[in-house]
Amino acid sequence: MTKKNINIILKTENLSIGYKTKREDLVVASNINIELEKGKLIGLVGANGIGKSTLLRTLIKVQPSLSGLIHINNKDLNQTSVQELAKQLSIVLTEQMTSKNLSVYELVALGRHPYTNWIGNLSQNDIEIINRSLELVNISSLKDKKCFELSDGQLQKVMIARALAQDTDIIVLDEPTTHLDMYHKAYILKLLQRLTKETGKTILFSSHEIELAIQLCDTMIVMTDNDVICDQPCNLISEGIFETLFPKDLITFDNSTGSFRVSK
Ligand SMILES: Nc1ncnc2c1ncn2[C@@H]1O[C@H](COP(=O)(O)OP(=O)(O)OP(=O)(O)O)[C@@H](O)[C@H]1O
Repeated sequence: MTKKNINIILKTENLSIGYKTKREDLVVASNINIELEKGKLIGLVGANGIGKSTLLRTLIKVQPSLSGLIHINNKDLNQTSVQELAKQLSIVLTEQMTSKNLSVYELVALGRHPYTNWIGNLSQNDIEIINRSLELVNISSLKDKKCFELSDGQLQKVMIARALAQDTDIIVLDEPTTHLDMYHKAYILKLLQRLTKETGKTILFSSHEIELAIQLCDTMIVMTDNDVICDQPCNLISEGIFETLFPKDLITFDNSTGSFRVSK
């Protein structure tokens, strides 16, 4: 009998992801079996075009899987309504800014949408959650600014606060460090790490910042040409997984430092 881990919040079984065309299925990755634990920071990495966004979009039910199962909180995703899912999972996409004319407070308040009535009236409880979300991300002082007045780094924090206000067990972010400088990439990932610890939420993000993810994540999902592997960064290093990520003619992975080196 297999051991059942009650801390598993998201699990896939023989998941196959990709795109259906009229003629055939374009399979991006198959046989994906991952288990994500509650309260962990999980980084999804892999080369350009390997299928990170496709996997994230499938996990958040924005696109259908080709086959296999996804369970969130032990419930089949196919049996979960969009309204139900919005209370379990929030999403931060890179290019999702609809209206930069909103103030920071108004944008974060949109996170309460799954809980408010059809006019969007905020209760005292909603207001407290919004203020707490602003505080957690250290942007209370920005709350009256318009979003078009913000830098990319500030805007990313606002989007994270909006996801926190949605008050879900899981937050999924697609490339949250895009457009940020080295300092702010580290800042945002460190912020995500702190949030998992302070809120107990599970945070899953995709990124090209493999070295930062190795240092900060509890778990990593690595997509290679042949496999999708989910494990602790130290185990992935000792199994030599990062060496298989890119062609070796240009860059190699140094196990001792956990970093990539360019061949000279
Ligand atoms: N709408 C689509 N229809 C058909 N194929 C697609 C579609 N979107 C992406 N693909 C293909 O699926 C594969 C995986 O793409 P995906 O965007 O998931 O990769 P990625 O790892 O997120 O890439 P990157 O790191 O460059 O953002 C690629 O071969 C891509 O061409």
